[in-house]
Amino acid sequence: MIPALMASSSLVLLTGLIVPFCTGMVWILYKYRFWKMDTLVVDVKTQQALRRYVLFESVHGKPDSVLLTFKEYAKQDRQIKGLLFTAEQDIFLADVVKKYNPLTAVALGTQCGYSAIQLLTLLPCNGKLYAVEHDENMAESAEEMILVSGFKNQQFSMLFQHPIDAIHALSNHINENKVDLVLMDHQPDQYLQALQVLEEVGVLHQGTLILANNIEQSAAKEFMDHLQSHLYFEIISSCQGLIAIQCTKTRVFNYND
Ligand SMILES: C[S@@+](CC[C@H](N)C(=O)[O-])C[C@H]1O[C@@H](n2cnc3c(N)ncnc32)[C@H](O)[C@@H]1O
Repeated sequence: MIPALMASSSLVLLTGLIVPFCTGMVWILYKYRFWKMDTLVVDVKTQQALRRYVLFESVHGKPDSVLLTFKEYAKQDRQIKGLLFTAEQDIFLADVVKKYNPLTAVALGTQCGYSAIQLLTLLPCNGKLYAVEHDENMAESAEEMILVSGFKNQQFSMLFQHPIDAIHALSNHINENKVDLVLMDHQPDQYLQALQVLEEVGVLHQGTLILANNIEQSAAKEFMDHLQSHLYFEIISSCQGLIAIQCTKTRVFNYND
C-alpha cells in the first residue's frame, strides 16, 4: 500500500512539477539564444510602413533628413528602434570611419538602408558602397531609400544576394582594388564565415576597417573567439555591441592545397 502511494505521488510530482519546470527552462534557454536573432529581421508590413513614412516625411535629396525620419519612425516602433544604431553608435561609427577615410565599403545586412545611407554620407564623392541584402523586398526598399537620400547609381551598388555569395561576386567586381571598410550587420552567427571568405577571396588589405554589430549576442561568440586568437586582426574600440577591428596583415590562400 505505502510503496504504491509513494509511486503515485512521485508520478504526480514528476508530471505536475518537474516536467513543466523543465519545459519552462528549455523555453527560456531557447528564447535567450534566439530572441535577439528574431529581432534582426522585420516583417514586410513593418518594412512597408517605414518605407512610406520616410517617403512622405523626409526631405528628398537630404540624407540627414532621411536618417532623422528613420529615427522619428523608430520612436513609435520598437522593432525598428532595435535595428537602427543608437545615437552613441552613430557617433562612434562616424568618428571611426572619418579616421580611416575609406573609399570602398561593403555593408553586409542592409535591411531598411539606415546604415548604408549613414556610410554613404561618410564616403568621399568618388567612393563606392556595396550594400548587400538577401531579402528582395528589403533590398528594393533600401535601394529606394538610398536614392531618395540623393545618392547616385555610381556611388553605390545594391547586391540582392546572401552575404557570402555577395563577397564572392565582389571579388570580381572590384578587380585589383581592395575593400577599405566592411560593416557586418547581418546574422552574427555568420560573421566568422564572412570574415574567412573575405580573407580567402583576397579583398582585405592591411588597414581594412571591419565594423561588426551585435557582438554581445551569444551567436557572435565564435567570431569573437576567432578574433582574439588571430594575429591578423586587432580590436581597436567598441560601443554598445558595435566593434571596430583593423586588419593588420593579410594572408595569401593557395587554392591548390
Ligand atoms: C540588424 S538588421 C540590419 C540593419 C541594417 N544595417 C540597417 O541599418 O537597417 C539584420 C540584417 O540581417 C539580415 N539577415 C537576417 N537573416 C539573415 C540570414 N539568414 N542570412 C543573411 N542575412 C540575414 C537581414 O536581412 C537584415 O538585413
